[in-house]
Amino acid sequence: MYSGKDGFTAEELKYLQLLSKQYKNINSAATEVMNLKAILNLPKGTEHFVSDIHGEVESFSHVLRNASGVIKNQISAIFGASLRESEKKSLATLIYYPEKKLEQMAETEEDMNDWYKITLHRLVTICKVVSSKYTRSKVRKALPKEFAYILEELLHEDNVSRDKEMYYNEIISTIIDLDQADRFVTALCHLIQRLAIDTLHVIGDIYDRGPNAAAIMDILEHYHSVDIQWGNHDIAWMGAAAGCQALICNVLRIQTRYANLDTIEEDYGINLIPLATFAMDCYADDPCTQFAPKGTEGALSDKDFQLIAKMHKAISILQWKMEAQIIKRHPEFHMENRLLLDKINFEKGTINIEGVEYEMNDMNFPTVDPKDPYALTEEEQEVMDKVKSSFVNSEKLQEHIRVLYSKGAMYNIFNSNLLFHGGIPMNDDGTLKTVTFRGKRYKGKDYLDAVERTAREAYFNKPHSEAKRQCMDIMWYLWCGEDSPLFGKKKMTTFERYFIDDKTTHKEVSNPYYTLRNDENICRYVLEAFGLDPDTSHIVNGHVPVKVVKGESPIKANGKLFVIDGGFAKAYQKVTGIAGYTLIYNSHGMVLVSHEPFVSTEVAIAEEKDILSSTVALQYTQDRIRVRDTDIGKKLQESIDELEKLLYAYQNGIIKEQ
Ligand SMILES: O=P(O)(O)OC[C@H]1O[C@](O)(COP(=O)(O)O)[C@@H](O)[C@@H]1O
Ligand SMILES: [Mn+2]
Repeated sequence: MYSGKDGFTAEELKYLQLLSKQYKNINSAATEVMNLKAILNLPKGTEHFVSDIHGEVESFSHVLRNASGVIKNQISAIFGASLRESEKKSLATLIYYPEKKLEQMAETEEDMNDWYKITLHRLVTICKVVSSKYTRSKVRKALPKEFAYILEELLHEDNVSRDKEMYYNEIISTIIDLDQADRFVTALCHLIQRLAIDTLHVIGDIYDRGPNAAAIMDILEHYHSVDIQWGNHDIAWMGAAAGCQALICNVLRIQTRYANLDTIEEDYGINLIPLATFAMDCYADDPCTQFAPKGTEGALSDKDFQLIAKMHKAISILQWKMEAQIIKRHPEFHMENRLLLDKINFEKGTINIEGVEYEMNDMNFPTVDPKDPYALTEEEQEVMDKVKSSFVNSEKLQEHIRVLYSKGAMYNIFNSNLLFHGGIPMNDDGTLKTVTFRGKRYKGKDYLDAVERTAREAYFNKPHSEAKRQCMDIMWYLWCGEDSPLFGKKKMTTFERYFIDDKTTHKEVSNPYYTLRNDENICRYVLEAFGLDPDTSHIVNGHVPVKVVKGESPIKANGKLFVIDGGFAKAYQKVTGIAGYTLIYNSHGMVLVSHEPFVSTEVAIAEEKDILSSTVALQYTQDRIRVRDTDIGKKLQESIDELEKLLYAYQNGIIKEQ
């Protein structure tokens, strides 16, 4: 309680006068203090961390539904040995997929009314437990409108008196009698999913490789509480949506590489006919072998397969041409070593890269003039103009990109954890690297802040302005530049991966950060550079797949850093050996969860699978972590301090009640 011993400064008094407009008298200020203090004592909400989703909406949606095991654990904790394992599994599957599970039950269950009664009781019990972490007002806001009143009655029903029990049973019977049970069960299941996770953190790379990034963005757009740390693939899409042509080409190249044209054409309504007609014409007799789409086994007709390969090659060549324009405009990027079309020896069929001559595996370049290799042909220019116009005018794409901007950032500090996708540029000696960016020198946090402002300018600055164009060029740098915190490798060897068989040329050397971060002291230093307490904080990264098959661990630096890119992307599951990591941070501590490959939603329901292969407790506390220990708690405590001053001012005649 405020003692008033030092008196108030003029500024404090001014602030208290303002506060007294909101809390007009002693009673209202005191009530608010009591409410806030009650919140401080609630257990900390559960945070859920995911990363590198790469378009895999089904696995992602499954992980959201089962809250990485949180729901299953609640069921076990609540029902323990009073339910069979199979019943617990069924209940869990119902909560994850209520609509589909209800259909299945209707076909197999003989006494549906009895089943509804038992199930509704069980669901209400779970709902009571998961909502007990929140204030009534927060739970009220989460309730589905149509059942809000009944749900509130049921949730706050304590069953102590006989009358109440009757009342409770009556509500449930009425729901069943009125044929509302399916709707009610579904609403309860969604509510449990919703309350199981307080906040979701997405550590980047929502886009590319997998088939359904747009559906993931739809989910994120409507999720109750989410923050996103941009990945290099997200930045590429953001730059493309802003109108950066080199990034439009990159995005289209990757979509054709993984045969994900539905995202472009159907979800975003981008017209690919100009590219398709151009590619068919230009590469009519070229099998475009190096450009065969990946992961399509049996899914494409021969004709489509051929067409996509041709489009893939056409857009790749266009990409290198557009990139050359940026590289030449920006000597400060130091990316001249990525100018490769002019290093091809068209007579010998070789290429000279950094003094070494390599055999090219494909020499059909009908649009490349050896004398002026980066010039666009008339047709290429036309394709470029048309696809650019489609990108900047796609309403749905622009809507999703705005979500990335409003919910996203370069990094996030949340409850003492530092979240970012890639790395912080460092020198070999473990110090933060000073980077010259837009003419100024930055390192660490300041560098990331400057990068973030630029990423926002690229999209929001005045159309056609020079500043916007500069920033769009930088977006391309952020996608693949050496000092990009999102990429962080010496070079992106895309050209070499297509045209040179010699794998030594494919190597992409990472910034020292990616090895230095194994060292606890380095992580402590980075955390301090972001103003965090190294004793209690952690770093969470994505971006680099953890090679579990080779014995690599996602837990680094003595538990100071976690890398949770476990391979949602199917194409990377061979490398990682699992199907993704997620992290849960609840009031008991942090838990790392690894996931088995997700076959399909149908199988998940039919086999009632959770797809969690193992959980590793990272840090468990004896005492539950309360809201008071979190960032929100600190803010609430500040409000309490202010209100206590106001109370003192009222009680001591300094401010009068209104
Ligand atoms: O395996 P793909 O799809 O060909 O992509 C390889 C490219 O992706 C990158 O790894 C970047 O993507 P990530 O951010 O997912 O790692 C490049 O460094 C590399 O050249
Ligand atoms: Mn990445």
